[in-house]
Amino acid sequence: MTIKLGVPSKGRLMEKTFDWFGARGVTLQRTGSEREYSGAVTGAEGVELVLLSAGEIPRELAAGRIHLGVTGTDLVQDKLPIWEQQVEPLAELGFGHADLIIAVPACWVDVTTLDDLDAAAAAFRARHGFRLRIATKYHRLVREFLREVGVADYQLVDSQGATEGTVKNLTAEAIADITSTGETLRANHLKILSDGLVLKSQATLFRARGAALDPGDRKALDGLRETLGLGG
Ligand SMILES: Nc1ncnc2c1ncn2[C@@H]1O[C@H](COP(=O)(O)OP(=O)(O)OP(=O)(O)O)[C@@H](O)[C@H]1O
Ligand SMILES: O=P(O)(O)OC[C@H]1O[C@H](OP(=O)(O)OP(=O)(O)O)[C@H](O)[C@@H]1O
Repeated sequence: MTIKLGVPSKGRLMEKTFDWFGARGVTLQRTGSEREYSGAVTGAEGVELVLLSAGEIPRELAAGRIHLGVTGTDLVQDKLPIWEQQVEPLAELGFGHADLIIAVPACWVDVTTLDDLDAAAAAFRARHGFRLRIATKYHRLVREFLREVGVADYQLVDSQGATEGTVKNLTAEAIADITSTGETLRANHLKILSDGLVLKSQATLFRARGAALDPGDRKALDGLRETLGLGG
């Protein structure tokens, strides 16, 4: 049998994941036409490459449909309610660094902290009759974070992409999203709250704790871990 390794199917995460494995003697390749999502592994026995959306890798790991998967810690922690019981981080890969942050319009001069946001949210509700809207795709992480820091008078609105644009488009007053260089925030006239860091994320190789392993699978998994220098 083979074990399944889930890797992001496109973009920067896919390329850097291929490089990371390649530097350790395991070649991951896309095969077929440019648009075909199939892949091959050389340098490790009994390992099958599965190309998937980065956002779906946590769910596939949790369901045990893949044995190993590379994705951001942000996506694992947001999508899996009891992630530590569902997956084991085997290695931080040293790329895909991004911070999940809360940001508000740069022109809100009186709002620089979460306390200020809390006050602004109460004032907003009194004035407009509905709760201040925070756009995000990280629903669980943002809800937990705001509950812990005591910000209550808000509503989350779902945004699966171009989240920084929601403020300009008047569908949200604030956002919670990933930032790396900060350019997208600046370009959209947003500023990070000084204590608004929710989570620091990077690309990580995870093992599915619940994936079934027959003796052949176990051998393949141990072999791959040894080749990658990750113990057993
Ligand atoms: N600008 C960035 N710099 C570094 N890492 C980033 C950046 N934006 C997102 N990431 C990280 O990349 C990972 C995948 O991000 P994202 O959810 O945007 O996936 P995607 O590329 O849109 O793929 P898909 O929609 O297929 O899931 C996440 O873990 C995220 O933290
Ligand atoms: O701080 P920066 O370097 O500007 O990067 C941050 C941007 O990168 C990601 O978006 P992505 O490019 O994945 O597009 P998306 O909006 O569709 O998620 C993220 O959602 C931010 O929008």
